[in-house]
Amino acid sequence: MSSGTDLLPTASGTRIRAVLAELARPHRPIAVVTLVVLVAGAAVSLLVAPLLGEIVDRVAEAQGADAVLSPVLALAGIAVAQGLLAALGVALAARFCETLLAGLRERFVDRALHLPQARIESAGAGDLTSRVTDDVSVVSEAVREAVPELARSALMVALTLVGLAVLDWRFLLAALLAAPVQVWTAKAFLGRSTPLYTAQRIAGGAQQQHLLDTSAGLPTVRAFRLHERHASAIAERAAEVARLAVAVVRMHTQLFARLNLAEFIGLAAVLVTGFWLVGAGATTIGTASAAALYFVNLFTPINVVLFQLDAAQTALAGLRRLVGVADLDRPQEPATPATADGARVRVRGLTHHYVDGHPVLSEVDLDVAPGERVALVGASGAGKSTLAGIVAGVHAPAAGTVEIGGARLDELDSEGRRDAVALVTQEVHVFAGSLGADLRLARPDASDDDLLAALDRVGAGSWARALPDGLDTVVGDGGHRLPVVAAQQLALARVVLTDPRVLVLDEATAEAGSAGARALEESAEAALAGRTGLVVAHRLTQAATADRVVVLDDGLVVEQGPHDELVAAGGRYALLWAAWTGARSAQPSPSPQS
Ligand SMILES: Nc1ncnc2c1ncn2[C@@H]1O[C@H](COP(=O)(O)OP(=O)(O)OP(=O)(O)O)[C@@H](O)[C@H]1O
Repeated sequence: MSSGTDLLPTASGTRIRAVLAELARPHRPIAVVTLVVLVAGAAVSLLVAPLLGEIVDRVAEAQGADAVLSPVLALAGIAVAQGLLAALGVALAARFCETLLAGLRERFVDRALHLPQARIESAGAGDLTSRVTDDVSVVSEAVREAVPELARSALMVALTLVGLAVLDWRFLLAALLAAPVQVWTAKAFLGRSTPLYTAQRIAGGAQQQHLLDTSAGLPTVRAFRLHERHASAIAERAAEVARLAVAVVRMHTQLFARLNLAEFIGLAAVLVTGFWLVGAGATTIGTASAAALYFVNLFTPINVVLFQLDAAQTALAGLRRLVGVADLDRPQEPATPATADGARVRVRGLTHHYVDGHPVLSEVDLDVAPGERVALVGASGAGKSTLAGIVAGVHAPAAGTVEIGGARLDELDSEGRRDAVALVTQEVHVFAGSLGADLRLARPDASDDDLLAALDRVGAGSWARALPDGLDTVVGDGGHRLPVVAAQQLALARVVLTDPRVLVLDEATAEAGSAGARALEESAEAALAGRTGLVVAHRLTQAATADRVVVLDDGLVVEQGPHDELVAAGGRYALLWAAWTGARSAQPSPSPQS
């Protein structure tokens, strides 16, 4: 099994930019419109300060009330325009980002589905799952809120600085005196906030888990008089949660104190510059007021940038992990794919290991004639499932070849492979949706009659017709729950619809009770009819009815031949058969390997 240390890749900043640029290319028009609206919104809001300055000048020059009417009306118009443009800009930015994210998710799923199973296992399935769940939700949240706000506020800051420079370059210089304190504040905050928030989340989760454990295990706690130990463990965790909450509040207080200091320095510098310039006759009181207002207007967007940078930083970590997978190369289809002709299976020199130095299959050769039914038997861990998975193309072998109909499996394209071989294991999945849609995954153009015929063939027609809405009945998660036997029959009906030449069954009948197992054996027989079959036989009745039995032991083929011959030969298979039949007479449905 996996050690979980060989995690899936994470992307560098350059790759993230490249992948996002590629995904954004088809949506360039909406990106341009978004940028124009955001810039227009920010630019319109910049008109407020000079207009207020104008009012100040007119009042200072003691012009009448009529003189200020036009700037006041203009201010009202600007307020409306600014509100509309800001709302439209943020909505457009969110839509653009959502489109990008949807593209990224599609690409991620595509690459994840093409990852070799061994690669997923070596990373640990949790790595992929957490990327699809946690990372996607963190990035989606940022895309919905942080990114549009961040873009708008960053634009506001940039344009306001330009506005200050347009009023007088000395105002800009004065305002920039606040920058070092702001940069220092941002660095200190971003360095501390992410680890602190993470620790807070972990501590909260641990506290909740402990509370749940204690309440679920209350009888045990009482029985062993563990009250005090549990209470003190909960108190410890609660204290940790409280300590972290205080630390977060302290961090925020410090942040605001430093930001206030920066605001004080900047505003003081702009006002002093204003006094000096007005005194020197270089500017008017109105312009100096506009400069001060510009600077005050910077407070909010700078705070937004700081807070959203924090969210954006967390989202970036998620994005690295999403793009890491989305940026993987898609397995290439062979340039000139081989064509399988017939249903003969030929395995040569097959060697496989999951962990270096621990071979699971060693130099296995196997021939299965077209239409022949071969049962794979052997003790637990002998390598049966591994061999079945490799013949079905699920695992790539470390060495050796598998040919179907004279074509090497790795030289067939995906369609060729689908026509050549299918695998049904006990872990069948009923996809959420209608029964018909679930079956059409195997053959999208199948008519309802085709679907019913496939279900009839595997003995599932009667229950399928009895469903409340027949083929339209919603099955899977949240729908009509299918029992194990029905779910397996559904998988076998999909095989009938795909119609591969070779069918590999791995424990397809092992999970059902004995009556269910018999029904499934019949379904499996029906699905196997007319195909070459390789069946991992946990129930040796399946081996007894096969054309040939292949016995695996520790990754080696140690015996093969028809059931009767092997039983008569008194070798390895005869022992397994004796154990199976002996155990069956003692117990109704044992496993032969147990
Ligand atoms: N994904 C994996 N990672 C690491 N080792 C594995 C993996 N799958 C199987 N193995 C190991 O490979 C060996 C062969 O396993 P395999 O499942 O092929 O045997 P099997 O004959 O089908 O056994 P069973 O009847 O118990 O299913 C076993 O030792 C097993 O522990």
